[in-house]
Amino acid sequence: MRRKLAAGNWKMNGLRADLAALDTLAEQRGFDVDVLICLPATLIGSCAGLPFAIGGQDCHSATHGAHTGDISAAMLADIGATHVITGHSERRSDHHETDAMVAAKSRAAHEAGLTAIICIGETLVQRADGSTLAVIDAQLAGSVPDCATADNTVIAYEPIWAIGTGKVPTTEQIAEVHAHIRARLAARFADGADFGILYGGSVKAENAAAIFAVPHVTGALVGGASLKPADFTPIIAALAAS
Ligand SMILES: O=C(CO)COP(=O)(O)O
Repeated sequence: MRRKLAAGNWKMNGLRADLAALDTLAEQRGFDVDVLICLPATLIGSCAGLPFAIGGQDCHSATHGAHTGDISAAMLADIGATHVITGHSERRSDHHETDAMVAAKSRAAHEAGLTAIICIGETLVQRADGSTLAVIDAQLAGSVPDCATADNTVIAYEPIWAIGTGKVPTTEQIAEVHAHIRARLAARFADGADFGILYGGSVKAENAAAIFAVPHVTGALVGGASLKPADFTPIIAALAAS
């Protein structure tokens, strides 16, 4: 099993002045889990020397070229990132990213030496009509490239209806999806039993311990609660204690 991973996703938040929060987070560390902060690309280069990993939030599928405004995986690696989020639901919806595009971005991440955190998850409508596991199957099949291994890929299950809403699935619902993802990975990849599988969506200090007790949950991808050390540190501590 991979080491546990507490990953923060700052989304489109943070100016250089806000990096002081990372120094505070660093002071409070000492937990035996991996900590990763996925920052806006503008801030990644300013984070050398901090005692945790830094990641991007997206990359282009091409290595270089005429793609105004985009960033390649190699560029992220060049400024010190070790991870990149691919297929976040906000990019799937805001930028019409398809599973095939997510797979191509994840492959580009691997080729640049980055770990891809590939996001999947159902909408509330899909949850309500009983198609959650079918959606997960389609996203896993379409978004996770064949070159994925437990060393270069982490799956993040983020139910879209739980992101930024304060609504969290029951632990039974998380358990069902995580066990399903584990089984699908084990069937497809030689080291599928070893992939990290994160949960994301309204993770807070108050619910973290219950979520981390769910089988096959190896960590969290945390949005809003990763912005302040006072909110993120207890989540890291809960993961370390799980
Ligand atoms: O989208 C998320 C992380 O990628 C989750 O965001 P929140 O933790 O703010 O719900």
